Amino acid sequence: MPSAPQVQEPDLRGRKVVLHDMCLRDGMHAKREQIPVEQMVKVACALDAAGVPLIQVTHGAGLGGNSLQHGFAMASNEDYLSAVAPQMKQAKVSVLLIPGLGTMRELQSAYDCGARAVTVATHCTEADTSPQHIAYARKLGMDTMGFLMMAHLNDPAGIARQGKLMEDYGAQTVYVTDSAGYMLPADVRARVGALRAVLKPETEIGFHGHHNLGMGIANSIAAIEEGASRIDGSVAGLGAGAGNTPLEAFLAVCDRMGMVTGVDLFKLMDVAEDVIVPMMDHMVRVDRESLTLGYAGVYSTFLLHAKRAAARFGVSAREILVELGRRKMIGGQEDMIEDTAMSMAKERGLLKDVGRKTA
Ligand SMILES: C[C@H](O)CC(=O)C(=O)O
Ligand SMILES: [Mn+2]
Repeated sequence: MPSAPQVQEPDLRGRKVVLHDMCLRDGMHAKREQIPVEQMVKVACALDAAGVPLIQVTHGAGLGGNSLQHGFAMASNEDYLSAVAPQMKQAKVSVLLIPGLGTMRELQSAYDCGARAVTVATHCTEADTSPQHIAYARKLGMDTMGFLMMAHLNDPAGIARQGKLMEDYGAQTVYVTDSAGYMLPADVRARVGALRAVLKPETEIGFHGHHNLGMGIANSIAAIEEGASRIDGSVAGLGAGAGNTPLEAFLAVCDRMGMVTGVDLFKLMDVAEDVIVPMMDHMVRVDRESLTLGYAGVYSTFLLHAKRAAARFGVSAREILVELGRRKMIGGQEDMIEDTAMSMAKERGLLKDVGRKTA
């Protein structure tokens, strides 16, 4: 009898992977920016003690994020950073900066408060908004990461061109960012592979996943197979939508596959269970709405905005999200969520008096 074909598992033994935790930045979205300074310090110290090498600490929308559009955190970015950074024994603290929202002055100030790494984030077709911020970060000597958000909205060749621009500006790592948790492993492979083919060998590639389709871990492994060496995730998945790639589960997979992270699995499991889960306002998981984000390709940060708009206008969050996906709304268009919900309610005759009220 012919024997079953042998499937060759990719051998990632010995591969070094840098884990970058997002609980205290992407997790801010899930907490509506309401994490007290003391809790930030507690979480960061626990991650540091577990050996996580890179920990992001910022408002969910990054430097300059405190605003009506993105919500106000309980403390300024400077207060968070200057409380956390001096407590770190081995971890480096990173910040997020979206050019246009965050300024170079804010980057300097984050550096002065102890941040030593920065993720400079642009929409996946707008890398050309980032040269000054990337150059400034390099001048400060920061570990500088370019981050192409909503990467499913650009094809692999486009991502490669955009990533190359970020590398030319000085980025030392370029990320494929699955902001919507929409990608499947083949999508990730194609984009990371296209980047690897054009970037210098010394430029690292990162992958930032959202777990909306439950693909965070599989997608991160696909990214590593294609040459990524930095993986974002958050312990217990605390992040926007269904959360980021759950870091402790991802670490268990890395350990099983023989990859080298320097992070202690059992300690990280304990951080998830004893520190992060108790601080969640809602269970961050794949549910009807977060799954819709992944299915329809919607920016994960829109989840809580859509839920609020649903309560206000009487249209379900799922329908609002599907419509936002159809309109290809991107980060920065948060004000359009209410607008979309209102038009949908109006079309359905749920808002008969809107014209009179606004006249
Ligand atoms: C500002 C966003 O939350 C950045 C991010 O984490 C993503 O696009 O995903
Ligand atoms: Mn994210």
